[in-house]
Amino acid sequence: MIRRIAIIGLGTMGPGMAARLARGGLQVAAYDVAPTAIERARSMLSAAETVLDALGIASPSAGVGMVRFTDDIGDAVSGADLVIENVPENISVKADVYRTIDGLIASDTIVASDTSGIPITKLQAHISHPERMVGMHWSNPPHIIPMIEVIGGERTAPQTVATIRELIRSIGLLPVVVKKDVPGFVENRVLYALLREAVDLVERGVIDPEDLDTCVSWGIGYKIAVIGPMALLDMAGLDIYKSVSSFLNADLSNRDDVAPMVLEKTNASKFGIKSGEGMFSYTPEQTKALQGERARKLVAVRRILEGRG
Ligand SMILES: NC(=O)C1=CN([C@@H]2O[C@H](COP(=O)(O)OP(=O)(O)OC[C@H]3O[C@@H](n4cnc5c(N)ncnc54)[C@H](O)[C@@H]3O)[C@@H](O)[C@H]2O)C=CC1
Ligand SMILES: Cc1ncc(C(=O)O)c(C(=O)O)c1O
Repeated sequence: MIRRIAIIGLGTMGPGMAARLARGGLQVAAYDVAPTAIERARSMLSAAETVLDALGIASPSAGVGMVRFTDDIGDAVSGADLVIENVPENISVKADVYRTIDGLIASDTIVASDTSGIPITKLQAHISHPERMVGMHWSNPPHIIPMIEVIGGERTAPQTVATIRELIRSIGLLPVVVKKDVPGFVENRVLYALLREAVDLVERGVIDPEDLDTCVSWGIGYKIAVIGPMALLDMAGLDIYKSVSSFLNADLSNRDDVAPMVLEKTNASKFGIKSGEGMFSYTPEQTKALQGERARKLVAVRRILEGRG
């Protein structure tokens, strides 16, 4: 039974995850190596709590479901039934965390990684109880998106996968078990196929970035929340898919490196919202307004999709 959770890494993903788990009645200890990240996480936690209120996900009764911040990793993981590693997408940074916590956690503590797509089999080589390591891939923003992928590596015990799937289900979220430990799992394989084509179309001047977003959001995006890709094939007709894919697949981007447009921007430290410029530009005021507006719209859409509109 999982009651106490430690979250290691409080950047983009950690605070929303902590807020949502606490609303599920869990005791959460939240740690980051950077004091500034802990400070920022406090206000991100409170913003996430406001959104959870709007989603109608109530606080549990007093005394359960709390988030406690700490700047001591030993304190964070002490007594934890589950540790969720949430540090940057880099095997050596993640391996350092596993080595640090290895001697601090009980042999039956489950260690989950929120990796976007590093195979769990690679990560579990760095921990002394690999049968207790599992992928728990949340989607951004983690307090709003209900689906979480659960991935076992070659050495993960089936019971570890089952425990995490049950935990997710028990707090009202939607676990999806990925049956093979492929890079990117499922969500990011699909997303990155879309992003590769989108970046390629903008880079080749086929469309402007704003129009690309209008096309995808109001075309594919709007309907795909209601009709998933497999159901969409049946709606369009497999005969149509056969005809179009017979000439189109060969023309789609198949580049296997990072697109020059993305390299140019990242080399100039243009990372997007977090640096104020990426594909678009953002002032701090615009960022705040955008985040509020996006949360409001995602909450409204989720309520409708769940039949609670
Ligand atoms: N950003 C996104 O949309 C998503 C990211 N992920 C994955 O989640 C993980 C975390 O991603 P983000 O939150 O975006 O990263 P981030 O870069 O925003 O935050 C990472 C945090 O980890 C901290 N950190 C670094 N080394 C640490 C250590 N040794 N001990 C404790 N804290 C440490 C940093 O100070 C930072 O606050 C990555 O594996 C990423 O691929 C998963 C889903 C979505
Ligand atoms: C661009 C991008 N990359 C990775 C992820 C992830 O799920 O790991 C996301 C996301 O939205 O969650 C993403 O947008």
